Amino acid sequence: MSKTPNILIIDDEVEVGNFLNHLLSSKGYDVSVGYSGTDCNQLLEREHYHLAMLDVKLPDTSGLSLLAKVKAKFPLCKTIIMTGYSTVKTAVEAIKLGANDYIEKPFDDIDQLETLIDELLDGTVTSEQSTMDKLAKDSGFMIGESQTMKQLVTMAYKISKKNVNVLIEGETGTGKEVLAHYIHLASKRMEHPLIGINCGAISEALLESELFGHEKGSFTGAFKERKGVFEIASSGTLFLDEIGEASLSTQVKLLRVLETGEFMRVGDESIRKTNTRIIAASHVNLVNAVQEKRFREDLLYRLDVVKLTIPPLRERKEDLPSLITYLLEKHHSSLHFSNEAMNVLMEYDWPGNIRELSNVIKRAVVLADGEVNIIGTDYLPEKLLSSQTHSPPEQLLDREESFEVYLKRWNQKILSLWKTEGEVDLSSVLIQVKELETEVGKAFVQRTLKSTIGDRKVAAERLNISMRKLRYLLNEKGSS
Ligand SMILES: Nc1ncnc2c1ncn2[C@@H]1O[C@H](COP(=O)(O)OP(=O)(O)OP(=O)(O)O)[C@@H](O)[C@H]1O
Repeated sequence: MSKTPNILIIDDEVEVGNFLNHLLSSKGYDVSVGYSGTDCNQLLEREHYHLAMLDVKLPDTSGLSLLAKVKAKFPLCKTIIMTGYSTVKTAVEAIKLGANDYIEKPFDDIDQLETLIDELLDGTVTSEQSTMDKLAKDSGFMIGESQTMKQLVTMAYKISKKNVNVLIEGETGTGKEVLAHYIHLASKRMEHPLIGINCGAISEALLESELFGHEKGSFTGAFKERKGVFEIASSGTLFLDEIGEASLSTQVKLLRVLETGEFMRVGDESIRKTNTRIIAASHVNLVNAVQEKRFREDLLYRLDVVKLTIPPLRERKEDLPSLITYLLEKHHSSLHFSNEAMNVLMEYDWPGNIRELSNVIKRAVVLADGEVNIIGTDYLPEKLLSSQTHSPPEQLLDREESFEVYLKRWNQKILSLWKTEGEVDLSSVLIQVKELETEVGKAFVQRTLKSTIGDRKVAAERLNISMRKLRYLLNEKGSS
């Protein structure tokens, strides 16, 4: 940049304006300071700015509306939103609206602030892109081609360095855990542990002991004292999977840690401190759970400072080809799919999302390896093919009907193999038997869920199985 960059600062706190003016002028930048929306409007008429630093909350307007004005007048102008703790959510919103970054006041790391400003003005954003790509590779997160995923990952990268909690929502198998791994690797906590806990998979008592630790003798089986993950991951990241399934009593304890950073081990009265960062995930919509009184509103407020929603695979089919290539490589295969097989993969709805895709690819690779170079439709599971055969009327078929079709076809296929006099590949038959088991389990669960209007607990009771088993049957865990 040949001309000295102009920086615009708008903040109603005079000291903030003075401080930044002093800091940035001494670095050789031209600085203009205003204290309100009116000042900002006037200054925007006078100069051409390269960087604008805008306070979120101003007496006569909001930083978000100033952001829109700055961007409309100077599309290339870089923008930083300045926020206090109570307005971090708005600052995150500003990033979604195109702000380059946000900083929290009071500024506790001036070096970092200077680096951010220098980098934005130098245009070193391209190196940021390559860092983002490298991190995605290292964490096993395939971004894909869709704009939604690109924006989601950019957002995840930007907030990874901040000390804010993150909530990741998305259907089962969409990659919430992999995204949490990505955020941890991109954060300043990467040298410290990332620990994951599934809040729905264990009993309330065990979950509390896992989270907070326990003292010797605090319950039957507590033979010695044990640290909980809030202690172990104190400098790292805690991934709380299926947070919506934590009991209301555990939610109260979690809220306390989030508000104060304090907790107590089970069976101990002494207060301990933690500095862990929480990334929570849920496949259910927590806003609905709050309305249904199953989830505390105040806890949700603390958790979703940044909310990242991963769209289901069926809504971003343009990502399928790169995901398929990635997963073939992951399963060490140099095979590829025939055009016909690709069409089937593209047509299918992927209710189990990337986990299901990964399983289908793994299965095809195992079956096709050593037999063919190009994977044809024969190596795809029946459910994908039957969903094709019946489309478009498939959309009209409800799940129960398609399950009956599936059963009939499965039966016919095995009977015809049985009647074959020639060689039979028994391993492949047995894989199909396993698949049948999965489909039968899933069909019963889905039918029951329909009658309980989605209430998993009641459905599990009616089927006489545990919640864990129910999730397993829905292919939500343990099958990848
Ligand atoms: N973007 C992605 N790139 C590569 N692999 C992915 C991606 N997303 C998901 N996967 C793979 O899909 C499987 C499921 O991912 P993950 O466990 O992160 O999903 P999830 O949303 O946390 O699921 P659940 O809600 O059931 O816990 C894993 O094997 C993971 O490696």
